[in-house]
Amino acid sequence: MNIHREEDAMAQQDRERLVELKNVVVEFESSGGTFRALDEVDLSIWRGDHLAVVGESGSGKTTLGRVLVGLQPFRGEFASEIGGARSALTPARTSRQRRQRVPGDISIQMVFQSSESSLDPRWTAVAAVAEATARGKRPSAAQRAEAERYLTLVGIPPHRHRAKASELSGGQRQRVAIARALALKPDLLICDEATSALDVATRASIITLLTELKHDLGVTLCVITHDFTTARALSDTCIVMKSGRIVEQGATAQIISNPQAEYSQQLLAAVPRLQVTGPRPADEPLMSALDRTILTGQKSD
Ligand SMILES: Nc1ncnc2c1ncn2[C@@H]1O[C@H](COP(=O)(O)OP(=O)(O)OP(=O)(O)O)[C@@H](O)[C@H]1O
Repeated sequence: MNIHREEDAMAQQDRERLVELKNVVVEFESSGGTFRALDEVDLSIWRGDHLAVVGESGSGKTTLGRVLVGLQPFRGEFASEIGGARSALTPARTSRQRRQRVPGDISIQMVFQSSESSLDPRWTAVAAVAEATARGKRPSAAQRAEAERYLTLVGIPPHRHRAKASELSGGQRQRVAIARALALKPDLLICDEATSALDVATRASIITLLTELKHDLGVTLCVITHDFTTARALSDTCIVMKSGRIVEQGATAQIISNPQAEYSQQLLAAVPRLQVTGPRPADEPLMSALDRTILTGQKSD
């Protein structure tokens, strides 16, 4: 654990440590006994970080995201720091408090894999975004206008702002979910497999959008993903999780080029396209070509 840390420590000087987890444990009870989904996780996220959480299915990535956003009870320490004021985020403090924009308190938003569950299909795109800032009240004209600005920012054209969520494509719904999260001006935006349910072209366009947002808006981003392709495209730093534990962390490019933990090596070995450097063979599936484009910066033909 904690490999490639020295240069990270240098880069973190003078930045705000938004969240700090120490010894965080999540356990689930089942008929077979107690299952530990997070096992003594230590993690800091600094303002401006673009962090990826990578691991196989079941490694605890979503559970970690749910702890961060306040949806998952846990044991251990979780502190946030805003404007120099440090406060403990106990499991008892409501997720609503953390997910809303309360002055002086940290705001953490999460975009999930499927926008089906987070967007009411009967709402229009603009209502879905304005509702987030209106906190249950009727949105004001100013809140609706701001919602429209966020929708335009994420690439929803004005003529679609009044379309119902059920009338939008999967990619457009994910854009609305991202606009809704951004409208609350979060200190930290978590995207949990936000592109995995999308087709290859839409997935690439959402990755491009997130890349632009992290640069243009200076969003602190935590991307939860099972694949290094997305991690490489969206993150500078990376943690690799296995069985609820962090087995490696450091600069994403360094982990991809020189993984230290055996598990990271296995994960990367399962991605043969990482080694591909030449032009796409005619029979290579488009998905591999896209992944190669993102990983190597080469244009697909
Ligand atoms: N509410 C729950 N009750 C019991 N077990 C759970 C619960 N939530 C998660 N788990 C278990 O905890 C482990 C970690 O789950 P988690 O969803 O965090 O993994 P993940 O890495 O995000 O996987 P995936 O990529 O498939 O979503 C899994 O074995 C999962 O079955």
